[in-house]
Amino acid sequence: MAWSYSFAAGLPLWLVGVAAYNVYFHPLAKVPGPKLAAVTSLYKTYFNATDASKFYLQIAKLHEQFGPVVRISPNEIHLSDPENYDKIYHIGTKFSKDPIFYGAFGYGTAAFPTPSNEIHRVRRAALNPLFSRKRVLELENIIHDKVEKVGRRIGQSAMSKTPVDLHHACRAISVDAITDYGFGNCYNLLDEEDFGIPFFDAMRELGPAVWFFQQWPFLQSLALSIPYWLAKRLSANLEAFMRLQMDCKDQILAIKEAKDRGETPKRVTIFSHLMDPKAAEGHIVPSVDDLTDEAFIILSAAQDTTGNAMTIALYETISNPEIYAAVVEEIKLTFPDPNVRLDFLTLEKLPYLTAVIKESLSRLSYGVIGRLPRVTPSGGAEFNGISIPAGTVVGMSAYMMHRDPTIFPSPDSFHPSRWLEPGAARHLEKYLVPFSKGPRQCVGMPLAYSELYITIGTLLRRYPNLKTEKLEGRSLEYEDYFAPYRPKDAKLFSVWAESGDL
Ligand code: HEM
Repeated sequence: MAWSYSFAAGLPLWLVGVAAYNVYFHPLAKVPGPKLAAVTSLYKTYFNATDASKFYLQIAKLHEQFGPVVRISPNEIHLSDPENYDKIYHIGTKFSKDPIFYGAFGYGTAAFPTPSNEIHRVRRAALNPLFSRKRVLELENIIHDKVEKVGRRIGQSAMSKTPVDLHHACRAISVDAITDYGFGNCYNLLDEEDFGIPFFDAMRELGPAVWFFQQWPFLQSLALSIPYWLAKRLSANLEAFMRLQMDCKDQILAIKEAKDRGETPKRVTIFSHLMDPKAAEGHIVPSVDDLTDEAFIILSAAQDTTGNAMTIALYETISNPEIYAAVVEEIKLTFPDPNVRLDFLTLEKLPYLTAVIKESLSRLSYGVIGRLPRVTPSGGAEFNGISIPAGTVVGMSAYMMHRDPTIFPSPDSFHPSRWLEPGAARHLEKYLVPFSKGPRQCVGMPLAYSELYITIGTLLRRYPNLKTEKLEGRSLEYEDYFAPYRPKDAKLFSVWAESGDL
């Protein structure tokens, strides 16, 4: 028993010792920030757990109080000065992904969470050809087919006088496009009456867990070992989430079995490609479980990011008559017939539509709203005159970049016109980072642009007089689950056409 008394007496002393070291003697001791954040990483988890995953807002407040370099955890700093972005996120960077932060998304052999840049390079090389601009142009019809379904639903809304939930419709376009693209087996959420809300609720279920997995990684192993029968009893959403994962695995198995039977797929999909040992130099065909992880990550990465950007672009345009009229006028001049397919290559040349898309990506949708933490390489680094040692985790976010009023004045307002003057646009482009930059930049960027142009162009050309209700307060807030989500009780963005408009 004596050892347990010594332990009980020693533990508080040890904790006080660690806290004192972190605050006064740690190599980051001189970096400004709240004392509590210097003492414990629970500071981050506290804000994510108690304030509906809004630590990103607390970080913004800390920058107002402490300046451009802030210590947000014993070994992590956050930067707000936009000039620092290119020092971390650039081709050839030595900064690597933080294994603790990204480990919460699972490791396996998926490209996204891989900490090492060298290993990532091989994994990414296998993915690149499937997401290239050439490939996206070849498969453009997949997106047109999805957007047509939403167009038809809006047409029906005029007859039935029922508004169409365009937020979930946009997210469903992304899911249906990527499952068609990736598996060759579309989820067809656009055919569901509610555009697949249970699917999105299940994906959201994983969100808050990620912050806990980062704080206590053993919880992740525990959660992953929960059998399906128990998940069913614990929560309907957890069950739905597990079913999603099982479905991803079934899709991968189906592709593998067809390959093993020697069948040639009608077209090469992401996963039939990844099962090919010649997919890239050094590529090792991942196991079925690892491919399932990759599938799940790609599915998660594709849906909210693109869905949010489309939602913002459509909401801000439809609720602002001047912007609406200007963009419709421009598209009409190029496509006088509203019923032809509006091709991506022509759409992306339209300056006002491009300005609307850049504005929706540059602010108000953000892509990934929170920080992208990287580990400082050997030799350390210096930011705004503050030196930090190798091994320090450092992060920046699109949220802070796109809301810097010295670059984007009135960051809460939607002003496509700021992108119209070529000189000004070139300057803004430097700070436009929804897809991040460097070797870990979004691989789905060409697909996302194609979805954005085709969806926004087609729906606005077809329906130049849609009506919507103004959204305010909580309905415009985001919760951070790596990708931003609207609060569960947010009022959704819905539109309706009037019969005279058809
Ligand atoms: C507007 C739409 C999108 C935005 C704003 C966006 C944003 C981002 C960002 C910021 C990253 C870097 C994350 C990090 O450094 O940790 C990323 C990575 C990634 N995104 Fe996207 N994304 C979008 C659409 C898509 C789509 C449609 C796909 C479809 C496949 C996709 C798949 C991925 C993947 C697989 C990665 C990991 C890439 C790697 O590590 O090599 N994203 N995305």
